[in-house]
Amino acid sequence: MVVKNICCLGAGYVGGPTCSVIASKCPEIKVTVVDKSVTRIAQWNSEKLPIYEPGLDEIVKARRGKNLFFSNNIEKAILEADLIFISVNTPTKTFGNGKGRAADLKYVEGAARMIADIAKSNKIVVEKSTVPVRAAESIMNILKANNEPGVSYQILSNPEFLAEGTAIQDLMHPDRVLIGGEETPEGQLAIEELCSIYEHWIPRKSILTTNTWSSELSKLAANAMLAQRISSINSLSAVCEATGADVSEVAVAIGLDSRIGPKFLQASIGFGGSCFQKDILNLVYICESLSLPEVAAYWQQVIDMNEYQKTRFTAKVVQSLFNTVSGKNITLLGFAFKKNTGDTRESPAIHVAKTLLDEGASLNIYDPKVEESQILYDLTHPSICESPEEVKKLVKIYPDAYSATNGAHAVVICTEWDEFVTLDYREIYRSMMKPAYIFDGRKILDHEELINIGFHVQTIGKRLPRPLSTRMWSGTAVV
Ligand SMILES: NC(=O)C1=CN([C@@H]2O[C@H](COP(=O)(O)OP(=O)(O)OC[C@H]3O[C@@H](n4cnc5c(N)ncnc54)[C@H](O)[C@@H]3O)[C@@H](O)[C@H]2O)C=CC1
Ligand SMILES: O=C(O)[C@H]1O[C@H](OP(=O)(O)OP(=O)(O)OC[C@H]2O[C@@H](n3ccc(=O)[nH]c3=O)[C@H](O)[C@@H]2O)[C@H](O)[C@@H](O)[C@@H]1O
Repeated sequence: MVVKNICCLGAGYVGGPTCSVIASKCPEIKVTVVDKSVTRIAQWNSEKLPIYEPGLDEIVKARRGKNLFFSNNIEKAILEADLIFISVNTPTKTFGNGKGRAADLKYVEGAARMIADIAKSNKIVVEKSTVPVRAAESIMNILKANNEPGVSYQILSNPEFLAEGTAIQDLMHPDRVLIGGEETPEGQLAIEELCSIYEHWIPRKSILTTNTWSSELSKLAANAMLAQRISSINSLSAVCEATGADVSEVAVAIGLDSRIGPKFLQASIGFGGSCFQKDILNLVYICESLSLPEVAAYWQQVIDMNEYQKTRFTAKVVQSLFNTVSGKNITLLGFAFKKNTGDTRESPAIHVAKTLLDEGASLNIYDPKVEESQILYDLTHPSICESPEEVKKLVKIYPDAYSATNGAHAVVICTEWDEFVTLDYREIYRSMMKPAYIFDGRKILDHEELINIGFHVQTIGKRLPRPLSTRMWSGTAVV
């Protein structure tokens, strides 16, 4: 079979960009991205796409209506497809057995049941969603138990490694593409079919093929190890603050060791995003289910360290502001979980905002890409607050950094947006209450310059001197 028709179930952060790039690189293949959500599909078909991702608009505009389609007609897309990507969400379970840790596979199962109900011809079904090891077995069981006579399936695992904010770049030039499949002749044939799609733009040597379970586990392992690096450097940031070492200098020094490497050593307010925490919790749950408590505890520590970092940073904000923020105006610059995305899922900014609101602060918030409605939705969620009305009174969203900081007691940098680096901090200082504080949770600002302006500055993993005018003696005092 030569794949001519692809269907993708799930038009989210993975399904949308991945299929747009496939459509752009394989003009002879018809790619249809479907979703249950009518709103989401309408947004994909509009001028304003549902997600912000640099480079995405151009690709979608170039291919939409030619060989790239967004649709709610799931039945038609499944019937037509030779190959189906499952790119649905796999959130952490919020109920029952494994609550708070196991992956909730109801959407994956729902997708498998849809395929089984609708398909009338053979299909290659590709797990793109991040799933627990051996999920492909469950999908196959569902498909086999419900299939039309004569219809057969091959299940492949093809985890996605893109990061938000650089998704298009990551999809165009991936470090590797991973494809896992059955070690049978039919399984190997299906792997070859999927390889031939990626080979339109990715060299064969960058396409790695493995057995299904290795592929599924490698995705969880990659996210766990990336997050582990962040927790490791964040743990060291606490040691730096206690000793006078500078975590950025430590990161450079250790990153130059080619066995360690320089990436993912940026100490921060803590990692966020929809996947690191969920995938590690999933790994922890799998280990516990496999009676491997020591392994489970090892990975759990990556999450615990992240919680510690978020709490430690916010406690520092409150402590520095004379141990009370009640009635004070605090500005959060950035609300997305990282720059170049409008995604706020598990954003550390939510943790900061919640703690400050609990302490009685009023918040001014500005983010270049997060919609006001999203910020208010996140902060009034039942898991965050008991009184949405109270939150709405205490939180104001601003259209730019200058209006957001006007009259504030303190500024907290929650996201490392480039535009925050080049703001006129003299102007901001003039408009703020005094003493004026900046808490740089992303280590992006020129701290020396800010101190010279008059700010009290706190950051992660480095002690900073007080502004000159407040020093009792020269040089060494810390805020
Ligand atoms: N967000 C990211 O950067 C990455 C996510 N992943 C994984 O990819 C998967 C998808 O993640 P996102 O795209 O972020 O999720 P998302 O929540 O943005 O999108 C999932 C979409 O699937 C739709 N859906 C659910 N069941 C469906 C069904 N039966 N038929 C049609 N549509 C259905 C939902 O309506 C939703 O629009 C997850 O397993 C995630 O762990 C992997 C790599 C990167
Ligand atoms: O499975 C997924 O969803 C994806 O998860 C991450 O991608 P993403 O969460 O989009 O973004 P990252 O760049 O990994 O950043 C995650 C969080 O860690 C933080 N981070 C990252 C790097 C660093 O050095 N320090 C640090 O604090 C970021 O600010 C952000 O809050 C992985 O990088 C992707 O490979 C993976 O496909």
